[in-house]
Amino acid sequence: MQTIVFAGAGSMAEAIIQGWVKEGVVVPPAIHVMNKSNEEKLAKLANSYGVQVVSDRRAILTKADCVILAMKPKDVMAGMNDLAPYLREDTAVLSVVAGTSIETIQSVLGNRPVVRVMPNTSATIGMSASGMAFSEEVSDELKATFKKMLEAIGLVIEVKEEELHAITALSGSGPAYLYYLVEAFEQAGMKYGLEQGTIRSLAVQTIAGAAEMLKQSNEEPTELRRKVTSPGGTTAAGIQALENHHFKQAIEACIDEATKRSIELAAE
Ligand SMILES: NC(=O)C1=CN([C@@H]2O[C@H](COP(=O)(O)OP(=O)(O)OC[C@H]3O[C@@H](n4cnc5c(N)ncnc54)[C@H](O)[C@@H]3O)[C@@H](O)[C@H]2O)C=CC1
Ligand SMILES: O=C(O)[C@@H]1CCC=N1
Repeated sequence: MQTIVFAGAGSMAEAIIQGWVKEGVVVPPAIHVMNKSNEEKLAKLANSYGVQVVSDRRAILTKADCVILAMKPKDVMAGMNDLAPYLREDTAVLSVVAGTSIETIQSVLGNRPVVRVMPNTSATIGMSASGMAFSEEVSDELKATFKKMLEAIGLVIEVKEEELHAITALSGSGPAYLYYLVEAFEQAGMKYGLEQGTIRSLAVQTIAGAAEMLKQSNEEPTELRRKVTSPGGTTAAGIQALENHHFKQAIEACIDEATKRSIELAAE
């Protein structure tokens, strides 16, 4: 693609740009960024990655091959209304906005090719876990292009659009739950006199090691857990405490509430 315009250049846009530039999937001169406010952020993106700051919206938007919606859900309707007059019929839209449906996007921007993607902030280091869903206007060739662009920021799985609500809850928000887990490990470990830095290093390596075991061993999580759990040992005592505190129900409630919020955002 020759001309890609980010409408909204915040944390998610930066994570994607960083992944693309590092992997060489999209060259910096092809990437144009604009914001409602925050000129400073635009200058930072231009300095760090060599992307172009949009000064003449009409000139850039009328030649855009793809516009990326990367503003907050509350700003997306106004944002799309600003873009609508300038887009060509064949300009594709890629949206990372949580909740906003393909139908809503097409109701404002017309029946053009739309891909909805739910990445996560690990895109910054090429480790996103992203779900993506296409509108029927997206050709096989364009699908392949988008897939390649999204693989540059991590794993990508094509799903049905309605599944994106639960995916937003699981992997879109997912990094935050794991950071919260590390916060909880630190809080609990410090009670026993351990240094916060020591706990951080051990917790991070434990999570990374367990993730790699899940990837590399081909074993079920239940089996991997069994191998850690000696009868009458420490792990059994810890897992029992998690069960007593309804760990699985807490996780279920977390995913339920986040999914519900994604559905609400779609309706707002
Ligand atoms: N942060 C995350 O972990 C993830 C975020 N998302 C989605 O990505 C989207 C962006 O999130 P963040 O990057 O975290 O937000 P952010 O607040 O960092 O950036 C949004 C940017 O959009 C700009 N903006 C607002 N209205 C605009 C308009 N009309 N035209 C052009 N620019 C406009 C703002 O000035 C701001 O710089 C959200 O819709 C969110 O649902 C998706 C997956 C993960
Ligand atoms: O919290 C949010 O609404 C966004 C969507 C997924 C991650 N952050």
